[in-house]
Amino acid sequence: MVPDPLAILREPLARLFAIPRAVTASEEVVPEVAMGRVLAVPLAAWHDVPPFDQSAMDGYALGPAADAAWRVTARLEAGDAARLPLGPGEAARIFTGAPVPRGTELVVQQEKAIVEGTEVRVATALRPGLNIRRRGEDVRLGAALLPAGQRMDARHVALAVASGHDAVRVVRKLRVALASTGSELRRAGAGLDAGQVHDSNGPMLRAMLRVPEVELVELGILPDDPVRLRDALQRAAAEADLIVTSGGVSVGEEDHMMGAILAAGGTIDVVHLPIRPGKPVKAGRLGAAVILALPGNPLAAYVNFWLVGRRLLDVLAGAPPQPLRLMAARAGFREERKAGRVEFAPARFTGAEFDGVPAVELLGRGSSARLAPLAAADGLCVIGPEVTRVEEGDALGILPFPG
Ligand SMILES: Nc1nc2c(c(=O)[nH]1)N[C@H]1C(S)=C(S)[C@@H](COP(=O)(O)OP(=O)(O)OC[C@H]3O[C@@H](n4cnc5c(N)ncnc54)[C@H](O)[C@@H]3O)O[C@H]1N2
Ligand code: MOO
Repeated sequence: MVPDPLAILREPLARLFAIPRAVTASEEVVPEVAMGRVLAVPLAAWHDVPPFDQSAMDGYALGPAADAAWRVTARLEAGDAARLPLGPGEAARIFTGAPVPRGTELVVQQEKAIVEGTEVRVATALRPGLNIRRRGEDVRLGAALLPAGQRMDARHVALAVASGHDAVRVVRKLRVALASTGSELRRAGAGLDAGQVHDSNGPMLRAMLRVPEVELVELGILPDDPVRLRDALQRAAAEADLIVTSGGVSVGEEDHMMGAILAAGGTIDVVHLPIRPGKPVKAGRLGAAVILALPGNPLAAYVNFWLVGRRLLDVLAGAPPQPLRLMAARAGFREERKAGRVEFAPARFTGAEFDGVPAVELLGRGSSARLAPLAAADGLCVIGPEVTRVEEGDALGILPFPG
């Protein structure tokens, strides 16, 4: 049994996820607009599902047996109302989803019915109740369907509508303020002077924040200027639930993020995480807002947002943080490593397998500044902090990218 490579993160992440106070304000939206949103109150069924006894097959609804055959006296399609009950020896031609008339003992599937003119017979005795979907057998009126804190997906939308809801109460959108910091940064497409780079973290994080529960507050690109940073953070804290920044969290004298958070009146509860890349990430509070200050190196910013930022959104909306589900993989490489931190390395499936478990290789070994290996990867390979040597075929975990 391989030790859980993420175990070392349990305590610091629990501390980090304890920072936010969950947003309680809520709004009503139509169920499909609730897709990706978090339920603010539990959802109970407004009516039975199905709402009536219905046929599960195209065939014949049979009334009580009179003799060996039944006489077809009615025809019922889905959407019809079943008005007349079936008496002894009577049958109804019926289609899937149509209501079964009162008096129906069972529905015989048409492939198993012997039909001559208006007469139906069956070859063998059939179980009473066969092929009848009973009213409420899926969901009973009043039954608890989904708890508060449930993130809605297409399945939950369908369940809400089928059980009678035309609106559901969800946590209001989270206001997330986003800033890239660095005097070297220029916006996408701008010409670059000496020493300048394009702000890729901003658009990357915006793309990661383009989710139904988020309303973005743009702070743009901020220079490495402690006073301007402080002022921008203070303004953002007045309107945002979460402030996400990248850059300026390292130890150089041009790294002003820590100082700016403190100068703005904030606290820093987490000053680093035992991860590689992304160790210098900071998390804390500024007024009523949570602040997540990501490192500037693009891979570090990506890993940290994926690991921490995404889950802070869950906690802020009152949902449990989505678990990190590691998929089993085997090393398709060998290397010596420095122990101490969990590594999240861009990795690709090689196509080979060990005992049916897919092998992976690492891409762009070690540089947290590189984007090309990240873009070419299938996921992030997770290597535990105790590992000093990886041999080919060793058991590893991989977090595959969505899609
Ligand atoms: N003396 C030390 N130097 C550094 C350490 C250290 O421990 N001691 N840690 C390194 C590590 S690890 C990281 S990660 C970075 C963290 O740095 P910062 O958060 O202060 O980031 P910056 O210095 O602002 O930028 C780092 C790098 O990333 C580029 N960058 C920044 N923002 C963006 C953006 N929005 N889009 C694209 N690229 C961006 C920036 O130009 C720098 O090249 O510190 C190391 N140094
Ligand atoms: O965050 Mo740095 O990228 O740990 O390497």
